[in-house]
Amino acid sequence: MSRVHVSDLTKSFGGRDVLAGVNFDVEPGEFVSVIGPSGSGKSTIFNMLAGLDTPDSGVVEAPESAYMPQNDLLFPWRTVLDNTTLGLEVRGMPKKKAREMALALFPTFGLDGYEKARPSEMSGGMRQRAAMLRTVVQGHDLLLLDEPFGALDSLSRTGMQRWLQDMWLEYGWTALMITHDIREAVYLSDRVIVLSDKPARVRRQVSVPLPRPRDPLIVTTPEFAAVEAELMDVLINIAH
Ligand SMILES: Nc1ncnc2c1ncn2[C@@H]1O[C@H](COP(=O)(O)OP(=O)(O)OP(=O)(O)O)[C@@H](O)[C@H]1O
Repeated sequence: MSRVHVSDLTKSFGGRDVLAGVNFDVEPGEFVSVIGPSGSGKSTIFNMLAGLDTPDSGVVEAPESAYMPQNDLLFPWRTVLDNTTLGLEVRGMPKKKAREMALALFPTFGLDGYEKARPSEMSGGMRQRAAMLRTVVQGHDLLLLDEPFGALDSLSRTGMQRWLQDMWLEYGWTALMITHDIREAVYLSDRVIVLSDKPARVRRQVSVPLPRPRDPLIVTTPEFAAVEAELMDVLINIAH
Protein backbone atom coordinates (compact mmCIF):
# COMPACT_ATOMS: atom_id res chain seq x y z
CA MET A 1 0.00 0.00 0.00
CA SER A 2 1.37 3.37 -0.92
CA ARG A 3 -0.99 5.36 1.31
CA VAL A 4 0.58 7.91 3.64
CA HIS A 5 -0.97 8.63 7.02
CA VAL A 6 0.37 11.28 9.37
CA SER A 7 -1.44 11.93 12.62
CA ASP A 8 -0.78 14.34 15.51
CA LEU A 9 2.91 14.50 14.74
CA THR A 10 5.00 16.47 17.21
CA LYS A 11 8.72 17.15 17.30
CA SER A 12 10.99 19.51 19.14
CA PHE A 13 14.72 20.12 18.83
CA GLY A 14 16.59 21.30 21.93
CA GLY A 15 13.34 22.25 23.67
CA ARG A 16 12.03 24.27 20.71
CA ASP A 17 8.80 22.98 19.20
CA VAL A 18 9.01 22.50 15.45
CA LEU A 19 5.93 20.34 14.78
CA ALA A 20 2.86 20.93 16.94
CA GLY A 21 0.43 18.23 15.81
CA VAL A 22 0.62 17.73 12.06
CA ASN A 23 -2.17 15.73 10.36
CA PHE A 24 -2.58 14.75 6.73
CA ASP A 25 -3.15 11.76 4.45
CA VAL A 26 -2.01 11.07 0.92
CA GLU A 27 -3.89 8.56 -1.20
CA PRO A 28 -2.11 6.09 -3.49
CA GLY A 29 -1.21 7.74 -6.78
CA GLU A 30 -1.87 11.27 -5.54
CA PHE A 31 0.55 14.16 -6.16
CA VAL A 32 0.63 16.42 -3.12
CA SER A 33 2.81 19.47 -2.47
CA VAL A 34 3.79 20.90 0.88
CA ILE A 35 4.42 24.61 1.16
CA GLY A 36 4.98 26.82 4.18
CA PRO A 37 7.27 29.43 5.66
CA SER A 38 11.00 28.78 5.72
CA GLY A 39 11.96 26.69 8.74
CA SER A 40 8.40 25.52 9.37
CA GLY A 41 9.43 21.87 9.52
CA LYS A 42 8.84 20.59 6.00
CA SER A 43 12.11 18.68 5.73
CA THR A 44 11.62 17.38 9.28
CA ILE A 45 8.31 15.80 8.19
CA PHE A 46 9.97 14.27 5.13
CA ASN A 47 12.78 12.83 7.24
CA MET A 48 10.15 11.06 9.33
CA LEU A 49 8.31 9.75 6.28
CA ALA A 50 11.63 8.39 5.01
CA GLY A 51 12.38 6.79 8.37
CA LEU A 52 15.47 8.96 8.95
CA ASP A 53 14.05 10.58 12.08
CA THR A 54 11.38 9.68 14.64
CA PRO A 55 8.56 11.86 16.00
CA ASP A 56 8.29 12.74 19.70
CA SER A 57 4.66 11.65 19.48
CA GLY A 58 2.10 10.85 16.81
CA VAL A 59 1.81 8.37 14.00
CA VAL A 60 3.68 8.17 10.69
CA GLU A 61 2.62 5.48 8.25
CA ALA A 62 4.33 5.43 4.88
CA PRO A 63 5.51 2.73 2.51
CA GLU A 64 9.18 2.45 1.72
CA SER A 65 10.04 5.64 -0.08
CA ALA A 66 12.53 7.01 -2.56
CA TYR A 67 13.81 10.28 -1.12
CA MET A 68 15.32 12.91 -3.37
CA PRO A 69 16.90 15.56 -1.17
CA GLN A 70 17.29 19.27 -1.92
CA ASN A 71 20.55 19.19 -3.78
CA ASP A 72 21.20 16.42 -6.27
CA LEU A 73 24.06 14.83 -4.27
CA LEU A 74 25.72 13.32 -7.29
CA PHE A 75 29.30 12.25 -6.62
CA PRO A 76 31.57 14.29 -8.90
CA TRP A 77 34.17 11.54 -9.26
CA ARG A 78 31.65 8.90 -10.40
CA THR A 79 30.26 8.73 -13.93
CA VAL A 80 26.57 9.44 -14.41
CA LEU A 81 25.86 5.72 -14.79
CA ASP A 82 27.75 4.87 -11.61
CA ASN A 83 25.88 7.62 -9.77
CA THR A 84 22.53 6.24 -10.85
CA THR A 85 23.35 2.72 -9.64
CA LEU A 86 24.43 3.87 -6.20
CA GLY A 87 21.12 3.26 -4.40
CA LEU A 88 20.88 -0.27 -5.79
CA GLU A 89 24.50 -1.07 -4.94
CA VAL A 90 24.06 0.16 -1.37
CA ARG A 91 21.19 -2.32 -1.08
CA GLY A 92 23.51 -5.12 -2.14
CA MET A 93 22.61 -5.57 -5.80
CA PRO A 94 25.51 -6.78 -7.96
CA LYS A 95 26.97 -3.96 -10.04
CA LYS A 96 26.20 -5.62 -13.37
CA LYS A 97 22.52 -6.04 -12.58
CA ALA A 98 22.31 -2.50 -11.16
CA ARG A 99 23.82 -1.11 -14.36
CA GLU A 100 21.36 -3.03 -16.52
CA MET A 101 18.42 -1.67 -14.57
CA ALA A 102 19.68 1.92 -14.60
CA LEU A 103 20.67 1.82 -18.28
CA ALA A 104 17.17 0.75 -19.27
CA LEU A 105 15.88 4.06 -17.91
CA PHE A 106 18.47 6.35 -19.55
CA PRO A 107 16.39 7.10 -22.68
CA THR A 108 13.22 7.90 -20.67
CA PHE A 109 15.22 10.28 -18.50
CA GLY A 110 16.78 12.05 -21.49
CA LEU A 111 20.27 10.89 -20.54
CA ASP A 112 21.12 8.66 -23.50
CA GLY A 113 24.76 9.04 -24.47
CA TYR A 114 25.76 10.55 -21.11
CA GLU A 115 26.43 7.28 -19.31
CA LYS A 116 30.17 7.95 -19.01
CA ALA A 117 29.96 11.71 -18.45
CA ARG A 118 30.79 13.25 -15.07
CA PRO A 119 28.10 15.34 -13.33
CA SER A 120 30.16 18.51 -13.93
CA GLU A 121 29.74 18.04 -17.69
CA MET A 122 25.94 18.17 -17.53
CA SER A 123 23.34 20.93 -17.19
CA GLY A 124 21.44 21.45 -13.94
CA GLY A 125 18.32 19.87 -15.44
CA MET A 126 20.23 16.78 -16.55
CA ARG A 127 21.78 16.41 -13.11
CA GLN A 128 18.33 16.54 -11.57
CA ARG A 129 17.08 13.91 -13.99
CA ALA A 130 20.08 11.71 -13.11
CA ALA A 131 19.30 12.14 -9.40
CA MET A 132 15.67 11.30 -10.13
CA LEU A 133 16.71 8.21 -12.12
CA ARG A 134 18.83 7.02 -9.18
CA THR A 135 15.76 7.49 -6.97
CA VAL A 136 13.21 5.90 -9.30
CA VAL A 137 15.28 2.84 -10.27
CA GLN A 138 14.98 1.64 -6.66
CA GLY A 139 11.37 0.82 -7.45
CA HIS A 140 9.52 2.35 -4.51
CA ASP A 141 5.96 3.59 -4.92
CA LEU A 142 6.36 6.72 -2.81
CA LEU A 143 8.50 9.59 -4.08
CA LEU A 144 9.59 12.27 -1.61
CA LEU A 145 10.90 15.30 -3.48
CA ASP A 146 12.46 18.09 -1.43
CA GLU A 147 12.59 21.17 -3.67
CA PRO A 148 13.68 19.13 -6.67
CA PHE A 149 14.07 22.11 -9.03
CA GLY A 150 15.16 24.80 -6.58
CA ALA A 151 18.57 25.25 -8.16
CA LEU A 152 17.36 25.56 -11.76
CA ASP A 153 16.70 28.66 -13.87
CA SER A 154 13.07 29.35 -14.67
CA LEU A 155 13.08 27.97 -18.22
CA SER A 156 14.75 24.66 -17.27
CA ARG A 157 12.41 24.52 -14.33
CA THR A 158 9.31 24.76 -16.51
CA GLY A 159 10.66 22.00 -18.75
CA MET A 160 11.43 19.78 -15.77
CA GLN A 161 7.98 20.33 -14.25
CA ARG A 162 6.35 19.19 -17.45
CA TRP A 163 8.68 16.22 -17.63
CA LEU A 164 7.95 15.26 -14.02
CA GLN A 165 4.21 15.44 -14.67
CA ASP A 166 4.61 13.12 -17.68
CA MET A 167 6.70 10.66 -15.62
CA TRP A 168 4.18 10.72 -12.81
CA LEU A 169 1.29 10.09 -15.20
CA GLU A 170 3.19 7.20 -16.75
CA TYR A 171 4.43 5.51 -13.57
CA GLY A 172 1.55 6.24 -11.19
CA TRP A 173 3.75 7.04 -8.18
CA THR A 174 2.43 8.56 -5.01
CA ALA A 175 4.38 11.82 -4.83
CA LEU A 176 4.97 14.32 -2.06
CA MET A 177 6.92 17.44 -2.98
CA ILE A 178 8.24 20.33 -0.90
CA THR A 179 8.42 23.57 -2.83
CA HIS A 180 8.56 27.31 -2.16
CA ASP A 181 7.06 28.01 -5.57
CA ILE A 182 3.25 28.35 -5.47
CA ARG A 183 2.95 28.11 -9.26
CA GLU A 184 5.02 24.90 -9.32
CA ALA A 185 2.86 23.45 -6.53
CA VAL A 186 -0.38 24.22 -8.39
CA TYR A 187 0.90 23.05 -11.78
CA LEU A 188 2.02 19.64 -10.49
CA SER A 189 -0.35 18.81 -7.65
CA ASP A 190 -3.74 17.30 -7.00
CA ARG A 191 -3.66 18.96 -3.61
CA VAL A 192 -1.47 21.48 -1.80
CA ILE A 193 -0.87 21.33 1.96
CA VAL A 194 -0.02 24.67 3.55
CA LEU A 195 1.86 24.56 6.84
CA SER A 196 1.67 27.29 9.45
CA ASP A 197 4.70 29.08 10.80
CA LYS A 198 6.80 27.19 13.36
CA PRO A 199 5.64 25.23 15.34
CA ALA A 200 3.90 23.72 12.35
CA ARG A 201 0.33 22.57 11.95
CA VAL A 202 -1.53 22.06 8.71
CA ARG A 203 -3.05 25.46 8.07
CA ARG A 204 -5.02 24.66 4.93
CA GLN A 205 -5.39 21.99 2.24
CA VAL A 206 -6.28 23.24 -1.22
CA SER A 207 -7.44 20.91 -4.01
CA VAL A 208 -6.32 21.60 -7.57
CA PRO A 209 -9.22 20.51 -9.80
CA LEU A 210 -7.43 21.08 -13.11
CA PRO A 211 -7.53 18.41 -15.83
CA ARG A 212 -4.44 16.46 -16.85
CA PRO A 213 -2.19 16.34 -18.68
CA ARG A 214 -1.59 20.01 -17.94
CA ASP A 215 -0.05 22.11 -20.67
CA PRO A 216 2.52 24.61 -19.33
CA LEU A 217 0.24 27.39 -20.60
CA ILE A 218 -2.44 26.31 -18.13
CA VAL A 219 -0.80 28.82 -15.76
CA THR A 220 -2.40 31.60 -17.83
CA THR A 221 -6.00 30.38 -17.29
CA PRO A 222 -8.44 31.93 -14.78
CA GLU A 223 -8.97 28.52 -13.14
CA PHE A 224 -5.25 28.23 -12.44
CA ALA A 225 -5.04 31.80 -11.20
CA ALA A 226 -7.94 31.21 -8.80
CA VAL A 227 -6.12 28.35 -7.03
CA GLU A 228 -2.89 30.34 -7.01
CA ALA A 229 -4.68 33.32 -5.45
CA GLU A 230 -6.24 31.16 -2.73
CA LEU A 231 -2.81 29.81 -1.75
CA MET A 232 -1.20 33.23 -1.91
CA ASP A 233 -3.87 34.58 0.40
CA VAL A 234 -3.26 31.84 3.01
CA LEU A 235 0.52 32.32 2.86
CA ILE A 236 0.34 36.10 3.15
CA ASN A 237 -1.87 35.76 6.21
CA ILE A 238 0.63 33.38 7.81
CA ALA A 239 3.41 35.91 7.27
CA HIS A 240 1.51 38.79 8.93
N1 LIG B 1 18.56 17.89 13.60
C1 LIG B 1 18.17 19.09 14.02
N2 LIG B 1 18.64 19.63 15.17
C2 LIG B 1 18.24 20.84 15.60
N3 LIG B 1 17.35 21.63 14.96
C3 LIG B 1 16.85 21.14 13.82
C4 LIG B 1 17.22 19.86 13.28
N4 LIG B 1 16.54 19.66 12.14
C5 LIG B 1 15.79 20.77 11.94
N5 LIG B 1 15.96 21.65 12.95
C6 LIG B 1 15.27 22.94 13.11
O1 LIG B 1 13.89 22.69 12.91
C7 LIG B 1 13.29 23.76 12.19
C8 LIG B 1 12.60 23.21 10.95
O2 LIG B 1 13.59 22.77 10.02
P1 LIG B 1 13.21 22.14 8.60
O3 LIG B 1 14.48 21.96 7.86
O4 LIG B 1 12.33 20.98 8.79
O5 LIG B 1 12.35 23.34 7.96
P2 LIG B 1 11.90 23.57 6.45
O6 LIG B 1 10.48 23.99 6.52
O7 LIG B 1 12.23 22.37 5.64
O8 LIG B 1 12.82 24.79 6.05
P3 LIG B 1 13.22 25.37 4.62
O9 LIG B 1 11.94 25.74 3.95
O10 LIG B 1 14.04 26.58 4.98
O11 LIG B 1 14.00 24.30 3.91
C9 LIG B 1 14.40 24.77 11.89
O12 LIG B 1 14.35 25.77 12.84
C10 LIG B 1 15.66 23.94 12.04
O13 LIG B 1 16.71 24.75 12.47
